Amino acid sequence: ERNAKIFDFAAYHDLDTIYSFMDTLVASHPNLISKINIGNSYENRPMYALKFSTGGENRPAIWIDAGIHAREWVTQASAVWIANKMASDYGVDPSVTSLLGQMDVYLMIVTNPDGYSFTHTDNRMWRKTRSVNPGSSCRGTDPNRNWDAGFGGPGASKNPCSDSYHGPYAHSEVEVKNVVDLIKGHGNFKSFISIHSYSQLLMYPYGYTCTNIPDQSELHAVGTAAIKELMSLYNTKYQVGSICKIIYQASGGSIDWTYNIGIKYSFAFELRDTGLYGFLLPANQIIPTAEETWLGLKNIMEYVRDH
Ligand SMILES: O=C(NO)N[C@H](Cc1ccccc1)C(=O)O
Ligand SMILES: [Zn+2]
Repeated sequence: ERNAKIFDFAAYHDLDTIYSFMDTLVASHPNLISKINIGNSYENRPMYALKFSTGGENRPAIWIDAGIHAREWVTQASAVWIANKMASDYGVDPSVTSLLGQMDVYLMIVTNPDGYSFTHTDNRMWRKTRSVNPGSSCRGTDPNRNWDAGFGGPGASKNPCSDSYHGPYAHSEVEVKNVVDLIKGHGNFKSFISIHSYSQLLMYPYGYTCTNIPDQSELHAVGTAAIKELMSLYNTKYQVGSICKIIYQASGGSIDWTYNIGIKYSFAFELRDTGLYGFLLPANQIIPTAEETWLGLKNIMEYVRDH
């Protein structure tokens, strides 16, 4: 409990510090939060998801992941703040209480632990996993090109030295496989939200093609309402659109796969900023970014709860 009081949310922390924060948070909210090891990374680091649940058996669930790309530090930092916020607001904020009374929320703060550790020890700009590519001196696969959705198509590289290398085959990366297996095993996820930085965008599928999804108008409306909430706090300007149309074609992305297996409310956030600092966003923007992102996330989760 004392640790929870002294954790500095306005700073970037290394993997061990984030993992001990998780233990402190779980210890402070034993009837709400559990820490689930969904499997280990390539370099054998545990991959932890925080499960927010008030009971039931396999309730409809919402998945939120951050840090699938290691260098996007404001996403892991925002997820830490959001975990604490959700825990503190349960039983206080009627909307959060109602949400967690009906649904489970799985929050994975560090989805690429090997990469995140590497950004602290060797290369701050590392993006990919740290798996060995046979026959190449270059390490890592882009975990956001490795999903079985348009895998290997345009918008991914077959060069292991590229930052968007798709990997030898779909779900080759254990970090991706661990999430895939949890989602498939659970079978009752209604929403899958992946948090990236930067560009200030809220996106829905597809990335692998610029063809509209069947639910395009609904997801566009949900996204538009969500960024309106997000923007209401600090007037941070966001745009809404499909990955392919709003930025570029990208194959093998996570939310394309989740949408295609039937998780309709699949979204990807791109947090602050628009390029001034980029991945090196100053720590004094962590809390404002997390606060505004929470408003957008909460709006999406309320919609999912009610539909
Ligand atoms: O990497 C980032 N932003 O950090 N986003 C881009 C675009 C993207 C986002 C979400 C899904 C698919 C594709 C990427 O190259 O993966
Ligand atoms: Zn990213």
